[in-house]
Amino acid sequence: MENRDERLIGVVGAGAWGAALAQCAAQADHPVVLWGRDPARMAAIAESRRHPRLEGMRLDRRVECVADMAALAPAAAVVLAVPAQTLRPVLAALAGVLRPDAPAVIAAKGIERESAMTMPEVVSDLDPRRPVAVLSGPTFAGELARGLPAAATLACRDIALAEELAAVFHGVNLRLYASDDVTGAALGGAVKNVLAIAAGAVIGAGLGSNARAGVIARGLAEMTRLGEAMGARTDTLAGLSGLGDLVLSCTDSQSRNFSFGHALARGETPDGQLVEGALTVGPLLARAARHGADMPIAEAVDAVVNQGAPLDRVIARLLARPGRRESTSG
Ligand SMILES: NC(=O)C1=CN([C@@H]2O[C@H](COP(=O)(O)OP(=O)(O)OC[C@H]3O[C@@H](n4cnc5c(N)ncnc54)[C@H](OP(=O)(O)O)[C@@H]3O)[C@@H](O)[C@H]2O)C=CC1
Ligand SMILES: O=C(CO)COP(=O)(O)O
Repeated sequence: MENRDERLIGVVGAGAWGAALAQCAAQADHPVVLWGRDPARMAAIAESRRHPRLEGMRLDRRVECVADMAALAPAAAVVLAVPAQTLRPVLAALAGVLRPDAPAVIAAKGIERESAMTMPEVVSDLDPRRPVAVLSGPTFAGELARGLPAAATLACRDIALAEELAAVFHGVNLRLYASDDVTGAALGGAVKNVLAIAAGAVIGAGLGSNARAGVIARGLAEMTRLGEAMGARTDTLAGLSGLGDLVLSCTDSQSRNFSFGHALARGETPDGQLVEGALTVGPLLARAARHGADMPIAEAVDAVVNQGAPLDRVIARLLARPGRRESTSG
């Protein structure tokens, strides 16, 4: 970062997204420490400069691969790129390791199961004084790692810090837009994963593109309803981290959430990859209930994923809902 002593960026979580973001920061000429929990795997990545989930990427020499958290201690900012449900224990394990002034840049998308907290709320709950930012948007790690162009949101309540952090990852193929709406940026990514499961199920069940477009538009209405109740801004939800990511994940089988919904609808066994939406839908609905926000598509996903309800019955129930005026509030 330009006006700090050190430019070192820490990345916690060496899966597809952590490694792709480490590469972006390195290409923007930052030294990077990429931490993963498995020493043998980190040694293999360090040696080969290849990541098993990012075909075609040669890891920049400025990325140091480590399995010892102590190496993150001098980092000026730390990206949290572990699965959402593991963010709290991983951050707790970093207590006393990270610089207290190092902003946490959250790259995970989800809502915590036990607490129904968003990711920034989890970080602030554990570490109230740490500056919190969210990096979120329509960004498949594989495409970014191949050098294809993408745009996303970097949100932090302190807009000057948001701009400073955006510059860390902003490079030849990643364009980041600064925002001060942390709640909106975090919520968009969490909700879109749930809606992508619905879109995948719609396509898997052969219900067609009209139905999927209906899921996207009415899903955005659900996201906006809850977002407004939580203090997010509508323009954030209509932007890259909301609508942008929703469209991406509902229309491309690269999305694990979409593929999971697709497999469910076809009676196939999902491939075992991380499906954040399946883990988030329960706490999302708990949070929506707390804010009085109606989310019928998310409820349908919960019924199929968590309660074993038959898809055709859930869809029939959705379609039989009484007619209403088109608005996000109803
Ligand atoms: N992939 C993408 O395109 C994007 C992903 N994201 C978000 O980023 C987050 C991570 O996803 P992604 O990188 O794709 O997932 P991956 O499955 O590729 O990687 C997850 C990584 O987290 C590690 N991990 C899991 N549990 C723990 C734990 N308790 N402690 C430490 N490390 C752990 C895994 O290690 P191990 O292999 O040892 O299990 C693995 O390296 C998700 O919230 C996702 O929604 C956001 C934008 C784009
Ligand atoms: O968040 C993502 C793209 O923006 C990745 O989506 P999936 O987790 O559904 O693969």
